[in-house]
Amino acid sequence: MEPAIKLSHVQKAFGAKTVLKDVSFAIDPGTIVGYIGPNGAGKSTTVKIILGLLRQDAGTIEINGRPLREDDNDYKRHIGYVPEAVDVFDALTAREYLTLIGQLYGLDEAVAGEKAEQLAAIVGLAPAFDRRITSCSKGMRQLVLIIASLLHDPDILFWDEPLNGLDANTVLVIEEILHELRDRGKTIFYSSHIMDVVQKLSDRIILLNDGEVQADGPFNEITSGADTNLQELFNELTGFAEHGEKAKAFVDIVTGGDR
Ligand SMILES: Nc1ncnc2c1ncn2[C@@H]1O[C@H](COP(=O)(O)OP(=O)(O)OP(=O)(O)O)[C@@H](O)[C@H]1O
Repeated sequence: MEPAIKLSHVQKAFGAKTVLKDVSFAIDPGTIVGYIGPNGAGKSTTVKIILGLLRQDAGTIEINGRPLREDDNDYKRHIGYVPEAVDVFDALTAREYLTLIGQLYGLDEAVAGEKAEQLAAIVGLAPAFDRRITSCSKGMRQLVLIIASLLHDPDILFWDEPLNGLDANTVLVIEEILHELRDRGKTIFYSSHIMDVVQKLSDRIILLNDGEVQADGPFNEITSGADTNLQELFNELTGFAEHGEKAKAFVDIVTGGDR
């Protein structure tokens, strides 16, 4: 079986700053991967390179066994993407936006609209479906983005903070949807800073630190079965132990001095 996503020795620098030093991993279809790392580690840069929004300086990327070339846009039909923040479609209603996205992916207008409406009804978005997105709550907007990423039934999903702004009930539904998609052979590659969600949701965790893969495997493997959680492991691997002192110094400045 070809890996759904394969990166081999990918490097990227912005000017003098090397952001990805030598990133390699291969992900089998039907896997949920949590891609984690400190702010600025290079997670979004990796995803943008895979999506063809940025060009790597060195290394290769394969999607479903096919090496990506600069002029190749075909593979994007197999990909669904939830960006972290999008503001461009505020003037449209959810129905208009989703129908448009469906059409861009080659669906017939009526089919796209109907599919979007059915999906929206299941996740509780029906009351907002014909409202302008600008009047939607943060969670509703996130649901619109999630539906938009799935309309064309992609094989591979890239989701950035997929549960952003969703209430606890909706989180459960989306988690189940992700598991269901995975069980049907879809590959989900997502970034999040919420470690308990990553620990719970991921079949495999890839920790990027300072442009390098520092840990890669199922939670139990990367913790070697130790009695810890992902938050603690993250703090340990990324060398961060001084949160208490930082918080105290910060609040000392806010309040004008020590207690
Ligand atoms: N277009 C750009 N030009 C210059 N530097 C950039 C550009 N895009 C990203 N960077 C830098 O590359 C580094 C990695 O950024 P990236 O957005 O990939 O990090 P990240 O791991 O996704 O972080 P976060 O968790 O904060 O979203 C950062 O230092 C960022 O400032």
